[in-house]
Amino acid sequence: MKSIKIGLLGLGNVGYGTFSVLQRNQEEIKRRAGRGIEVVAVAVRDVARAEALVAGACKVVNDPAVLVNDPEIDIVVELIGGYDLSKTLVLQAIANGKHVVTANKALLAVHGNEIFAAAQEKGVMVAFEAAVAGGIPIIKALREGLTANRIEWVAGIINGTTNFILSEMRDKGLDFATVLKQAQELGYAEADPTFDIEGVDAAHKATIMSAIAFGIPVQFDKAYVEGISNLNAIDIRYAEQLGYRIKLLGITRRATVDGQEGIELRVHPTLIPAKRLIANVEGAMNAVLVHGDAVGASLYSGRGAGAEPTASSVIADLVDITRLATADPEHRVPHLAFQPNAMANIAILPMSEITTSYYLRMHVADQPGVLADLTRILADRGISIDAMLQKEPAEGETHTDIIMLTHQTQEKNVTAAIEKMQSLDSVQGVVTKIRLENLS
Ligand SMILES: NC(=O)C1=CN([C@@H]2O[C@H](COP(=O)(O)OP(=O)(O)OC[C@H]3O[C@@H](n4cnc5c(N)ncnc54)[C@H](O)[C@@H]3O)[C@@H](O)[C@H]2O)C=CC1
Ligand SMILES: N[C@@H](CC=O)C(=O)O
Repeated sequence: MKSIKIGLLGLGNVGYGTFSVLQRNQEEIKRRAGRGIEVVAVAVRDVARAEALVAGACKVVNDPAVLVNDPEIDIVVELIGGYDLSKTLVLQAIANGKHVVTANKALLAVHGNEIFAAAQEKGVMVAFEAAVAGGIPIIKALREGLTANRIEWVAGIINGTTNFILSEMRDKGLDFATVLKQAQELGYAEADPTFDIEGVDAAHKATIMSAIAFGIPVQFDKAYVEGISNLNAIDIRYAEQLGYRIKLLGITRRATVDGQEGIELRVHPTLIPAKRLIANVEGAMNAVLVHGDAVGASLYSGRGAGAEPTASSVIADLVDITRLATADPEHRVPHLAFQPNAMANIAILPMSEITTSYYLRMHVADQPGVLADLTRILADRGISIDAMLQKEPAEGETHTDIIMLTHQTQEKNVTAAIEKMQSLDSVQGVVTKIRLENLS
């Protein structure tokens, strides 16, 4: 059977990783796919550099639209990134009846509903395993492996760059800027690394997982996004003393508030018990914990960023499409796991309505009655304390840190308690709040 023809848009970290692995493992891949998978052309900004990389194995062009409109190409692989050009190219490829593979989580989290609708209409596939958690087949697991379950929640370390930064800072005492530069050199970071650091990339991925887990449209605009740039080294140390690690987690969960079903969708630094497997996932590794009603908890971990781990997922999609290309569209797995006419309209909850536990750090005057005032403020709002750490004031200091871990409560209660605490004369500066998940 003649090989399936690929047009590769982008030959950067992931693009070149995909090209290399396809070449290196071509026989193994062909045995699985049933036909060869051949890159016939790549589109890049720097043609000379790409020509040196592909060494005559395929055509190199500067204009990606040429590939999207090339009748010889069966599958367009979008590895350029960004929202605008990539959206135009993907929609044009679909309109031309081509299948699409993309690693672009930003594109799908923001424009996924339109793209999947267009693909459904045209009867083509848009595959995106590489868009979430790099080399971990989490899309496959959620869409197919766990299909019997009513999924309750998904929580994951889904950004390799920030996990690498947090691990290196903690283990090697390196500063933020040095570690970020390393992550960029290793090909982990986004073109704009603020997407990594400020939690946007993780929120793109959490948005996609939320859609697949619960059968709802992608709704990135409703996600709560908080990165690691305001995380203080002292909180990482105090968390360790209390038996926790701090990770940037993407969380999406079913919840019921006042009898109404809702979905939590949030990314923020999170304390996790140090004894949990996921708390020990370090460096650019990712891990996703899924809780289904039948299976219970299952954990998926592996390399979440970098050229070849991501290429592994891109190629898995290419093999899937190659196998399914001749199947009737209704025999394929729906893009968002649920049939398009069975999608649910469950609201994403505002942060004030989410329920979790909290780490609170107060810098307070070392005087009688302060602790009583703080605990009363919490009790008045129905918040109970799970653990506490009180530090000795440093030599010559009049103030010291008190750290409290709360039991679960709604975010609005904690916000109100913090506002009251900060109005006390004995509390200096702002109260630090970090959310805590037991993940059990
Ligand atoms: N780097 C990683 O570890 C991962 C990246 N991704 C996603 O994969 C995609 C690609 O990421 P990287 O390979 O890291 O990016 P990159 O910056 O290394 O590569 C981008 C490629 O696109 C080409 N390109 C950009 N604009 C173009 C234009 N207007 N015309 C022609 N070519 C153009 C560039 O020449 C380059 O070859 C992004 O959507 C990213 O979010 C997903 C998972 C992991
Ligand atoms: N920048 C991303 C790349 C993979 O998605 C990350 O660091 O995880």
